[in-house]
Amino acid sequence: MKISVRQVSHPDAVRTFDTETLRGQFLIPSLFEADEIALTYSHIDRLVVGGATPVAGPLTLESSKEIGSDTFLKRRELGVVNVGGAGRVVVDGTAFDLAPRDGLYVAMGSADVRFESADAANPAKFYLVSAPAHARHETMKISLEQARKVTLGDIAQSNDRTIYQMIHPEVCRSCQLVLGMTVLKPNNMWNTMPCHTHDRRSEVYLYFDLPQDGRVFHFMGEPTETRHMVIANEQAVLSPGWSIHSGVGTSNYTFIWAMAGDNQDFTDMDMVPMTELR
Ligand SMILES: O=C(O)C(=O)C[C@H](O)C(=O)CO
Ligand SMILES: [Zn+2]
Repeated sequence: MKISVRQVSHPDAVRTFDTETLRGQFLIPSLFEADEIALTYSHIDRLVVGGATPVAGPLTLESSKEIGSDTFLKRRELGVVNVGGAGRVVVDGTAFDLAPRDGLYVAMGSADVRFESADAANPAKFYLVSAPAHARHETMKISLEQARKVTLGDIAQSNDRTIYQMIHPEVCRSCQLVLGMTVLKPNNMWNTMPCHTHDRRSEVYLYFDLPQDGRVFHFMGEPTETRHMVIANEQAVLSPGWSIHSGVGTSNYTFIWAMAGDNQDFTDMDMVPMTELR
């Protein structure tokens, strides 16, 4: 297991960042490395973001100095979504089979978490997001059928999409984590425009289902100081509470959004009028 740390950036500093600095602070370029659990510990709401990609054998979630507890989930909760081939997550001896796109909420206090692939030729890719927790809510598998569905947008604005709310108070109880998947329909390229901020919560996006040479132009920054990053398939981007988070692809795509912070109210957004954007 490997873990790297990202400190927070003040919005005044971000105004001065060049492309490389911006990417170094906010882009997570590589999450799914064969036989590795690759994690990024971000100080925005202490979100830990990464991937587990078991190929030759199972992988075990270990703790580290950054986590500061003898087990990773002693004081944390974990969201998992499988964006690869079929796989299995074993939590304290209980097996959860995760088909592609299935999710799992893993309870605080779970001591032994293992990741396995059903077929090494088409390995599972477990996307992981963890936040600090203060209480135990039960481990639960969440399929897209069980998720709360919200349809938004229309083709005239190239943003016809379905939001699947998976770790959400109406679906699966958690302390801080709110997580789901947004699927854009073919010929629709825009997500989250009109855009918003929510200083009460930080967010992270994982973009996937893009062709190898497809890209998402992801917009971030204060509404009057927007910047963009060009993002490839299976890359993630951190979004502090003060930043917009929106993107347009060279084709349609899917993304997983996850949030933690002061509330779990998905609708608590400060919408940015289009006239304010710069
Ligand atoms: O398609 C969208 O719009 C989203 O998925 C928005 C994110 O879920 C979000 O930003 C929630 O705060
Ligand atoms: Zn948001």
